[in-house]
Amino acid sequence: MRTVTWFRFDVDRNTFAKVFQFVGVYWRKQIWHVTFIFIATTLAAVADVLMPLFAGRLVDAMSAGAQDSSLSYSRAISALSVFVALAISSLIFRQVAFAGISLLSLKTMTDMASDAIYKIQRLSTDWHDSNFVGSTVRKITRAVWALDAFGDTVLISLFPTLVVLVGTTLVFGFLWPVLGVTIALGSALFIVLAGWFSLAFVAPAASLSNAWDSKLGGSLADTMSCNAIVKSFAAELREDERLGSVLKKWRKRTFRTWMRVSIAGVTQGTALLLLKTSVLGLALWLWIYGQATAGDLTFVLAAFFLLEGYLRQVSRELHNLQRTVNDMEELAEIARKPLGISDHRDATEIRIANPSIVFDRVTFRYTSHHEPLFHDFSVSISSNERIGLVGPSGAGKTTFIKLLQRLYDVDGGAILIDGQDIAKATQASLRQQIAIVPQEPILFHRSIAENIAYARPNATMSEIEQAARLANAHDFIAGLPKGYGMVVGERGVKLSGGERQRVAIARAFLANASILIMDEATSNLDSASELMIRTAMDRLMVGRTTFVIAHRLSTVQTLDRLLVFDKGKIVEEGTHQQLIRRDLGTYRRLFENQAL
Ligand SMILES: Nc1ncnc2c1ncn2[C@@H]1O[C@H](COP(=O)(O)OP(=O)(O)OP(=O)(O)O)[C@@H](O)[C@H]1O
Repeated sequence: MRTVTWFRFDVDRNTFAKVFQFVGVYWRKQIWHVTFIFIATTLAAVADVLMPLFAGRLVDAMSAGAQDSSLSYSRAISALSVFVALAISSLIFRQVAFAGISLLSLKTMTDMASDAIYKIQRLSTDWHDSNFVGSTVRKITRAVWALDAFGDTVLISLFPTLVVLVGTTLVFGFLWPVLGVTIALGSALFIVLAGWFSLAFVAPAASLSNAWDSKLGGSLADTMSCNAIVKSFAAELREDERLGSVLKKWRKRTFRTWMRVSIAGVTQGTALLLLKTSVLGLALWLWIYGQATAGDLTFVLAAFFLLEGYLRQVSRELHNLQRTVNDMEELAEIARKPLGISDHRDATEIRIANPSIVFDRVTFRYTSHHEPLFHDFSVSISSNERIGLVGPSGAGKTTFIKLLQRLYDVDGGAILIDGQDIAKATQASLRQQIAIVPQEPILFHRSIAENIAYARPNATMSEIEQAARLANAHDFIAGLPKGYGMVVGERGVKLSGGERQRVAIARAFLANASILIMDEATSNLDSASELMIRTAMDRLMVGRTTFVIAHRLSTVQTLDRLLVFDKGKIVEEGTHQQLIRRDLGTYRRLFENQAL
């Protein structure tokens, strides 16, 4: 049976607290700005509250005109002058507040965007592995624009409404207590009703539709970034259907939210009508029994219409507030996330004279796994040794390298480089000592020169060229239409696989790090490219402690030592020649399988 979820008022009060706290951080930094806007909006609202009073006086002066025309004229003129002065002041203060809020919004929006980028870049590899790029981009942009709307809602809508409400109630209460009490109670009830509808009725539904909106962004980015694969499998239709099903769910959730908004609107409109009828009825009753003049009636009408305008706005603004809070909640959640890997409080820069490496009884488990991949894992690597990491898929070779880079913290034991525990070193200093040529080099959508210089941004053009020559990349770069200035396309798609790899090798040359990691750099290439890459790699390895992860065992035969991994353990080690002679050895089996 289908579950009806229309009346599940499970609002998460924490969401509001979390988001207000989140925004508070940015507003506190601009406290003078915020105070200035508060003052300007208060003054504009006070002017609004006083205007109906003088409209009433104008009518009274005019109706008394028949008896004493000269006195009435001067009273009417002065009431009109004050009325116009108040109207102009309200306009000016409101404009001043608008200018203030524009500046405040732009400042806080840029701060929030920079903080988000800062945080997300530093979140753990695990977090990045589990989150879609597209969704994250949606979360940031949605939250940044929501902050703008949040400022408008709170500072120039809800706050002035409160001032008008209190002001009008006080003025009414002073003149006719019964009207003052009716307005105060009626408005308070209305605000509670509007608040409840927005926060408890609409907000949970909006939260869910936003989650689907983020999923939609993630699915779109996933499909687009894998477009080459989609094409190669002629899977456009399949992807259309997949996106279609996400869109369907998004549409369903969003429709539910919009319907709730509409129900809330109708109920609040009815409540406002009831309040209006009571106030106007009371005013008429006061007039019938001679308790109020025609001017008083004008005042009541004008003041109530003013208040009604603001109250109508309250329900709309509370809805906006709920929407902006929902739009910011996902980013607020990210902001509260602890960094996966953070520098130790007393972390120092790692200094490496002899890049020897020791894994000392290391235990490590991926959080999504029950069992640790490495348990009491130990190995020592001498300075400048060239190590080949081999073994079946999923054996733990890449994880071994990730631990060395400290992309994950170990659960037990320690990893030492030149005798220093990497957990106590700053991450930046550690990673500067490790150059990587990845399996599938990813390049930025920037020029080739910028991509090579990524390892050392202040490198001169001749240093960049020298690195490219060492990487056997200079000739192909020089032959490109714009040479080193050519922009390589998203992730480097405008270059071939072999060219991308040589750019990555040039980048590693420029990094001049004492530890080098090469992840299967020669797979899937033609023999000419492979030869160029292999000679460049041999050059790059000189004088560095090197790890080569290779499945193609032909690439690791000349290395000093091979570590054979299986299920998170080193099951064999030695040179190619030593390992190949072991009967029934894992390496020999792998080698024979490949030779076949
Ligand atoms: N981010 C991750 N989260 C959870 N488990 C992971 C993650 N990365 C790898 N694993 C798991 O850890 C194990 C070792 O993976 P790893 O990538 O280190 O193997 P590998 O030897 O490099 O394999 P390959 O040669 O296929 O690249 C595998 O079971 C893999 O599924």
